[in-house]
Amino acid sequence: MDPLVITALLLVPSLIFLIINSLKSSKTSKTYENLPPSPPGLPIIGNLHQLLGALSHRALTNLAKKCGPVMYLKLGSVPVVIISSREAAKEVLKIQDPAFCGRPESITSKIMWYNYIDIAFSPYNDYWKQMRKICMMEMLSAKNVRSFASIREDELSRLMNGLRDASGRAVDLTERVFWFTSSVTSRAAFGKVSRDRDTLIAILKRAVELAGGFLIADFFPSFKLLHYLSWNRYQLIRMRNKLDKILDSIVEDHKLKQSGEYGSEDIVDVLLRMAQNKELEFPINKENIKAIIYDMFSAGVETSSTVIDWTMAELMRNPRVMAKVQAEMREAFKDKGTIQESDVQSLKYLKCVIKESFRLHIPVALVPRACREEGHVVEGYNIPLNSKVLVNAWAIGRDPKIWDEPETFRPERFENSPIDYLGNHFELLPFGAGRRICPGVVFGMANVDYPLAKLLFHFDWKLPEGKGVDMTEKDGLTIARKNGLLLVPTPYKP
Ligand code: HEM
Repeated sequence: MDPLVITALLLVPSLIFLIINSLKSSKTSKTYENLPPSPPGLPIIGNLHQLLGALSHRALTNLAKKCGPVMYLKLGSVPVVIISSREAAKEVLKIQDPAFCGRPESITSKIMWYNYIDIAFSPYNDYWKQMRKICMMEMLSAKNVRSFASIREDELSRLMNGLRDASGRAVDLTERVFWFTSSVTSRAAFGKVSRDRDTLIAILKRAVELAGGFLIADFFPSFKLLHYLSWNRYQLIRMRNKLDKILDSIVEDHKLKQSGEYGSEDIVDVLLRMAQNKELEFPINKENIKAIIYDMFSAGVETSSTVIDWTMAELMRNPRVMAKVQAEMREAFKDKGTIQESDVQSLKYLKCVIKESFRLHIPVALVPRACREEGHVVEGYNIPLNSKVLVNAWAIGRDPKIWDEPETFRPERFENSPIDYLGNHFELLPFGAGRRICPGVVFGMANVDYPLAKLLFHFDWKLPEGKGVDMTEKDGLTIARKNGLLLVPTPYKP
C-alpha cells in the first residue's frame, strides 16, 4: 500500500483520540490540578478544537479585548500564556526576565534549527551565552556592521540600477528588497552569495511560516507516536536534509579557502578556527557552525526586508507622509544630489516613519518565550512552569489605551517622543527586550534605514494603473505582506 495512505490511516484515529482526550482534560484541568491557584484564576478561553486555526496575532488580540492582558490557552498538554499589555510585557521581558527568557520547543525549530543548538531557539544556558557573545563580537557589533558598509553599497547600487532600468514599468519591490537583504546577509555571514540561494530562500520562507504556526504534534510533546506520524515532520525532515547539504558546502568551501570576502574573516571562518583550536568552554563542531550561520540568515533576512516592504506600502497609502518624508531628505541633500549612509542619522522624520511602521506592522508579532521557573506571578496570575509565553507585541502596538487613533499611520506621534525600539519602552517592541533582545538590531537597521532613504530619495513611486495597495498579512513567525508590492519607479532628478 502507498506509504501516504498508511500514514493517513494511522494518523486519523490518533488525531480523533487526541482531540477527544483534550476535550476531556479541558473539563477536569488535569494538567494543572497541582498548581497553586491563580488569584483570581487565569482566564481559560478555549479548547484545542476551538482554537486551532484561530491562533493568529489578530485573533489573539480580539480575544484579549474580552479576556484581558494575561490569557491562558489550554492547548493539548501545553500551557500557553498570551501577554497583551505594555505593563504585563514589562513584567515578562524586564522585571522577571530571568524567569521568562527560555524559548518554547516546537517540532519545526527542533528539526530546522539543529535541535536547538543555534542561538534563537536555544534554551537559556551557558552554551547560548557563549554563542551569542561570539556572534555579537564577530558579526553583529556596531564595528562589524560598519565594516560591511561596502557590501551594502554594492548591493544597493545593484538594486538602484535595476530600478532605473525598470523606470516607468511595474516592479515587484517586495522581491527586489528581499533579494537585497538576502545578498547583504549572505555576503556578511558566508563571505559570498550562496550558489544555492534560491533553494535556501524557499526553505527559509517555509520554515519561518511553520515556526510561527501551531502544529498539532506540538501540543502533545510526550506523545511521540503523533510526532512520528506527523506529515509536517516529514516535510520538515526533507527540507532540513536539503538545507544541510547547502550549509555543508558553505562550511567546506571555507575550509578550503580560509578567508571571507575582501580577504577578511567572516563568521564561518571564525567559528571554524574556534572549532579547530578547541579554545571554547563548550567546544563546537560543524553541526553547531551550521546552526549558527543558518540562524544569522533566517533571523536577519525576512525581518529586515519586511520592514522596508510594509513602510513602502504605508507610504503609498499615505501620500501626505510620502511627500513629507521625501521633502525632508531632498531638501537636506539637494546640493549633494545623493544620500550617503552617514546622512541617515539626521533624517528625523524618516526615523518617525520607521517607528510608526514598526508600531503597526511589527515583524515578530508574537515574541516567543518560555517560563523557566515556578511561582512567577504576572498581573496577579500564576504562570505555569514550562508554559509557552507569547508577548503579543502586535496588540500592544495597536492598544487604544496607549495610542491615540491606533489604526492611523501618523509618524508625527513620535516627534518629540522619547520612545525608541531598543527594548526600553514596552509599547514598541520590534526587537523584543531583556536578555534575549535581538542581537542583530544594528545589522538589521543598517539594512532598513539607508536602503529606504535611497529608495525614497532617488525615485518617485506610483501604483500600477487601477491597482491599490494590498495590506493582507502572511502567517508565520515573521509577519510579511502576503502579496508582492507592485510599484512603478520613476527616477528623481534633483
Ligand atoms: C529589522 C530587523 C529585525 C527584527 C525586527 C528582529 C526582531 C527580533 C525579535 C523580536 C527577536 C526576539 C527577541 C526577544 O525574544 O526578546 C529577535 C531575536 C533574534 N534576532 Fe532579530 N530581528 C531583526 C534582525 C536581525 C538580524 C539582522 C539578525 C542577525 C543577522 C538577527 C538575529 C537574531 C537572533 C540570533 C535572535 C535570537 C536572540 C536570542 O534568542 O538570544 N535579527 N529578533
